[in-house]
Amino acid sequence: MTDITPTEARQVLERAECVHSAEVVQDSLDSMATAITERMQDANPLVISVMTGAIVLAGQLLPRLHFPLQLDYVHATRYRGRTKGGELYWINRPNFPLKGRTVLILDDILDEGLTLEAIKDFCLQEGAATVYSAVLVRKRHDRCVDGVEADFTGLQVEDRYVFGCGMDYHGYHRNLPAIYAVDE
Ligand SMILES: O=P(O)(O)OC[C@H]1O[C@H](OP(=O)(O)OP(=O)(O)O)[C@H](O)[C@@H]1O
Ligand code: HPA
Repeated sequence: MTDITPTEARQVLERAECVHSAEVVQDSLDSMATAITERMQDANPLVISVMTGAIVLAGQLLPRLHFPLQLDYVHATRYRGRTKGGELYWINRPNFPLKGRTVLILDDILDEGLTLEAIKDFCLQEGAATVYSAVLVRKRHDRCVDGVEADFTGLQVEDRYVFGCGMDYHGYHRNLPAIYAVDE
């Protein structure tokens, strides 16, 4: 999982570009919360956080949602601490029954879309009535799976590897409050 040292992690951060400050991230969370509330406040949603990356989004977005909801998580990864994605590897599926539920999937980033597509398909197969998704970051490029889009998006980033706010660089830097980009 982690194949770089803490010193290398610091060096990567030193040469990275901050593409969205902590203040901008916080403002985007406020806007997402407003949009989600307008759409979902009467839907009794089951929120499903996609671990590990969504942990920061979930922790910062959910306290901004002032309506009844329930929280669950899935653990699925296709980057596995690397900067190139592969097959989706499921570690944990949801604990709540999904039949008839309105689901809101939370993830840190929508990049090539395979993760969101697979988790959304899984929820529908399990009988979810409606599946919404919210991502903190949408990466702009033309490699995304056709038809995959988040219903709620916080921020856009260019086609560069990004980290911070839940997103990792070789397992590091999920804890940074701003979003950084590196060219590789
Ligand atoms: O749109 P995609 O190209 O499928 O990529 C997006 C997914 O990649 C990251 O997860 P990752 O597999 O790195 O696991 P992590 O959540 O543990 O970081 C991120 O958290 C998303 O779930
Ligand atoms: N950064 C971190 N995690 C990711 C990315 C990224 O750019 N793309 C998909 N998962």
